[in-house]
Formats: sequence, C-alpha cells, structure tokens
Amino acid sequence: MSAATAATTTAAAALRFWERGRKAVCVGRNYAEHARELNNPLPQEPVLFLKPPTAYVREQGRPLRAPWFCSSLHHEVELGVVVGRAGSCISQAAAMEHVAGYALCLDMTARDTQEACKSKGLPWTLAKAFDGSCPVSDFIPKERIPDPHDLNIWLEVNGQRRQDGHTSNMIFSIPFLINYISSIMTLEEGDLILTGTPSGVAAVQEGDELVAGISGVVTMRFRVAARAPRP
Ligand SMILES: CC(=O)CC(=O)C(=O)O
Ligand SMILES: [Mg+2]
Repeated sequence: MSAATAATTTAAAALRFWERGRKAVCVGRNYAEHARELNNPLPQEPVLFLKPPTAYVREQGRPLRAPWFCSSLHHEVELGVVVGRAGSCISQAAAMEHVAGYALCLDMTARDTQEACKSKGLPWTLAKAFDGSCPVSDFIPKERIPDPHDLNIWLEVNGQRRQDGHTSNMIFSIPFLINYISSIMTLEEGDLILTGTPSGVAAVQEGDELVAGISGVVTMRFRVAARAPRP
C-alpha cells in the first residue's frame, strides 16, 4: 500500500469509530491466566463473539450499568484494534496494513448470565452484547503504538489495581486474529476487534469508579450506576 493510501486510511478511521455503526468482534480466552481463573480450557482456535454498535459508551457519556437480568457485572480490560481498511481473507503478512489504530476497551460481562448460558450450551449474546457493554477510549492512531504486543494494560476499581496484563501474553497475535476473523466475516472500516482480557476480572458495584489505561498511552474513567430496571 502506498504512503498516501495509508494516510487516508488512518485519517478516515480516526473519525469517531464508535459512531460509525460498526461491529465489535471480540476474542475470548486469549490470555492463558484468564482462561485458568475461570476454569476454562485453553483454546485451540480463537473464541469469537460480537457486540453491536449500541454497546459503545464514551468516557463523558452515560455511566456503566448492569442490565436488568444481571446481578454480577464483571470488568474485562482489553486492547481494541480499530480496522482502517476493509477486507476479507486478509493474510497475516498484510494484516497490519488494515489497522488504523487502537482503543482501550472494557468488555463488560454479565457473568452470572454467561455462566447460565454456558451451562445450557447457549450463545453468550445476553451476557456480552447488552447496551453499554463496551466502554471505549478515544481513538489512538497506529503511529502512537509501534508494537501492540508490547503494552501494559491495567484496570483499577476505587483506586485498587484489579487487572495488570501485558499484551505479549496473548495466545493469538493481532495478525493471526485479523487473518482468522476475516476468513469468517468481512472486516469493515471502523470495526473494532477486542483482543481478550488478562486475569483479574471481578464484579463491580453501584458507585464504583473504574480507571483503566494503557501505560504511557491513554487512561479512561467510568462510574458504575444502579442496575437498569426491569422493563
Ligand atoms: C470468559 C470470557 O468472558 C471470555 C472473554 O471475553 C475474554 O476476554 O477472555
Ligand atoms: Mg473479553
């Protein structure tokens, strides 16, 4: 790809990716220590699920809250990869050319609902895809992160560090994930790939303050509100 095309790609995706109505493709169990803490087997292939665009929440927007059916809302801090150029069946060699940048993300999870779904062999949609289930940071242009596999990602609840991971510990690398995902569904400009959470996931309560960061790059802050009322 020419330098001019690359610049155009990055500029286009730097427009508010969370407002573009694109999907979030999420990877589960991509850190061994997290798979172990939930007694899950290590994956042989990436575990994928989706969040709709209505999952996105911005830092200055509404607070986080559990959906009405959930009594155990968990935080999962994750590195997000913002797609800058559409493609399907993207090779690993070309994968990074399709990346416009990054975002810090929280894969908020209705853990009790997820456990119930797992035990019944049902998909995780209720547990993962509810409104507001994906708080995101500002867009981080690709140039600010020379190596996305060399980042410390962390999360604190009320000033106490709960998650402290390093992206070098991902089981499946970003090029592998882009190749794998795009062999199943077309990746479009503005899509977000959540690359999985390190260990330390736990429940949040009403009134908690969550602060998360990529060391040296970005921090973001969210407040937890009361659970949504049953409609
Ligand atoms: C067990 C999970 O919720 C998987 C997941 O989302 C992850 O990040 O790992
Ligand atoms: Mg996750």
